[in-house]
Amino acid sequence: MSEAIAAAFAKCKEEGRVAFVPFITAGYPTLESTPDILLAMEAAGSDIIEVGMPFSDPLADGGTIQAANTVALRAGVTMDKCLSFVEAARARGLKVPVILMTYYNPILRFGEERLVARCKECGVHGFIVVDLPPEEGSGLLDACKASGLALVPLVAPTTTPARLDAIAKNAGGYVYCVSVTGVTGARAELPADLAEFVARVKAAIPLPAVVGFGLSTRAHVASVGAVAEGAVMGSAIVRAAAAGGADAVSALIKEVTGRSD
Ligand SMILES: O=P(O)(O)OC[C@@H](O)[C@@H](O)c1c[nH]c2ccccc12
Repeated sequence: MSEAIAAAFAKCKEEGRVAFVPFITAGYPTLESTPDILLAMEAAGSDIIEVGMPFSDPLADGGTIQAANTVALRAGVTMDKCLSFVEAARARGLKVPVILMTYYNPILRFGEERLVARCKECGVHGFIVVDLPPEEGSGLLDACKASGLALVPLVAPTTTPARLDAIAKNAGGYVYCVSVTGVTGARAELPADLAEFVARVKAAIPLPAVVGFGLSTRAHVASVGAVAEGAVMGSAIVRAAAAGGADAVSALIKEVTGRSD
């Protein structure tokens, strides 16, 4: 299934554009809204979608996504429900690869093997596990490898060359370059040394590089497109979803990708 991720990047390359990768917290702004939002994301021109399974202690998240986690958990999102939202969107025709983004605790509780099996049924192509360092991740990695799912690593500007090399050995799908040493959340400017950071990552890890943290505008997406294969947008999408549901998410994606019909 990680071939679907490679195919998504190949298509973008052919079309000469950066892959657009939106993020939404499952069950936000309402429990029923996620399948509609996923389908709206695809229709508006997204290439890969990150679905966040909310967690009570989201240590890498800023205020916007923290608040979305709280609302979604209060509404009753569970891992089962999160996966069933993706399954429902697939049944309604969703084609683009989906990555499940979460912290390790919900995975541990659900069970690694069981999660991987269920992800295959629901059409989830891989994972980003924010607080699972590679040293601790062999169980999930083995389960992913056996099923063809990708374990997408996160790297930051502070990641050392030795660590980049170690991460390269088991990385799958793409490498998520965290643009800042901070938490998620829309920011006015991208860091000045982004190009240098991404070049260093690409030299060490032979996968498409995707940049996230802080992007909220068309100019941000275009600047990332000059140095990397993909651009993630999370907090700005979550805010749009809160303000106007799937329609507002669709309008924002059309605006920032310049892919309006
Ligand atoms: O919200 P931002 O600044 O646009 O960043 C993307 C981000 O939301 C998404 O990829 C994400 C949500 N939660 C995370 C936790 C860690 C790393 C990444 C994430």
